[in-house]
Parts: sequence; C-alpha cells; structure tokens
Amino acid sequence: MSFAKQLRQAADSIWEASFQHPFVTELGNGTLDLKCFRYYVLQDSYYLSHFARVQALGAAKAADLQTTDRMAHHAQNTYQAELSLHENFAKKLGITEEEKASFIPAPTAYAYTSHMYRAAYEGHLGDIIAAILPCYWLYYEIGERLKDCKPEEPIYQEWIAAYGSEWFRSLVEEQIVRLDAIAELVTEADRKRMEQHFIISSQYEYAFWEMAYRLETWPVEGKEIAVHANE
Ligand SMILES: Cc1ncc(C[n+]2csc(CCO)c2C)c(N)n1
Repeated sequence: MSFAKQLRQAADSIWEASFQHPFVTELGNGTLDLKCFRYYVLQDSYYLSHFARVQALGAAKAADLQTTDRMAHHAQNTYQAELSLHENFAKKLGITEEEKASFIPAPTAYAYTSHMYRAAYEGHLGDIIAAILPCYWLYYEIGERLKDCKPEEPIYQEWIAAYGSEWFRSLVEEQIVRLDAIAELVTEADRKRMEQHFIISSQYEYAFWEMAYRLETWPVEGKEIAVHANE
C-alpha cells in the first residue's frame, strides 16, 4: 500500500468524525446557522493566508526547481482561488472591512496554523506535505460526499461546488503523488514524523469544524489582540 494510503487509513476514524460533524452535515442539508458559517469564513481566511506561506516554505525547501515552481504555484493558487472564494462569501454575508481589520484568531485557528509552521520549521519538504495534505484531501472527500446535496442556501451550494470540482481533484492528486515519491527516499524515522504531522493535522481539521460550530473564544476574554483576517 502506498505511504499516502497508509496515512489515510491511519487517520480514518478522525476523518469519519469530520464527515459526521454537524457543521459539515448541516452545511450539506442547508440547516447550518449562517452565524457559524460567517465565523468560519473569517477564521478560514486567516488560516489560508498562513497556509499559503507554509506552501511557499515548501517551495523554498524543495530539492529541485520544478518542485519549487509547483509549490509556489500552489501557494499562489491558495491566494487566488481560495481567498477569492472567501472574499465572495464575505461580500455576500455582509462582512465589513472593519470586521476583517479587527479580527481575532480563535485558539484552534492559531494552534492549527502554528502546527503547520512547526512542521515547516523542523523538517523538510516531506514534513510540509504531510502536514498540509489532510487539508486538500479531506476537503476533496467532503466535496465528493456532499456533491449531490442541494442546500437551499446558495452560499453552501457554492462551497460544495468548489471542493467537488475536477480542478480541485488534480491539485490533491499532485500532492499525494509528491508525498509518495518523497516517502520512498527518506528514513523510517522521517516517515514516522510525517505520519504524526498528518494525524495531528487531521485532528485539527475536526477541531476547526468544532471551533466554528461553537463560535470558539479564548478562555479569558477581553485581552485578545486583533489582527487583519488576511494577515
Ligand atoms: C481549515 C481548512 N482546511 C482545509 C481547507 C481547504 N484548503 C485550504 S488550502 C487548500 C489547498 C489549495 O487550494 C485547501 C484544499 C480550508 N479551506 N480550510
């Protein structure tokens, strides 16, 4: 079995928990409170802006220029495709510039992005791909599962259409192939560490739904420092 498939299998129960999370199921049947989705869009813009930087770190750590080119392309894509999807949602949801400028990253969004930076700081390109792959792959599987759902809310339809697309599938497959190629070249200790990054990211994917569904705040409120959601 390929390395990526082994990781997918190891994370299966965590992914199942995401598929069954009320944020995901209610997005599919249209009953998700827009307040939660609005909160998600802002936290996810923050998440994506850091995700793009981690992809760019992957470009810098690649061992050949072709991979540097592809990872840089992926970073650009996160900015152009994913963030523009969010800009579009923000407009439709009436999220104001002031709201974006005085955004407070929630504990889970902060922890998840910190986890990806840690993998990038400590490791090589394989660590980075292992940490970012669940983001691609899980969303692709959610897109597939929700493909036939027709929620009444048009914003939820757009969200489902973005991740169930062929365009998105090719991006996911490219990163799976890259992970398998790297896994062939590294040591068993490297592979163990990569598996740990993959599992922790899978847990954070679940935690991200939970964060948005519960409108998570910091345990002691009133001392948070606001940043721009796109920073
Ligand atoms: C918490 C969270 N996890 C994953 C994604 C999906 N995603 C983010 S970047 C990227 C790769 C290039 O498009 C993908 C699939 C998200 N939006 N938010």
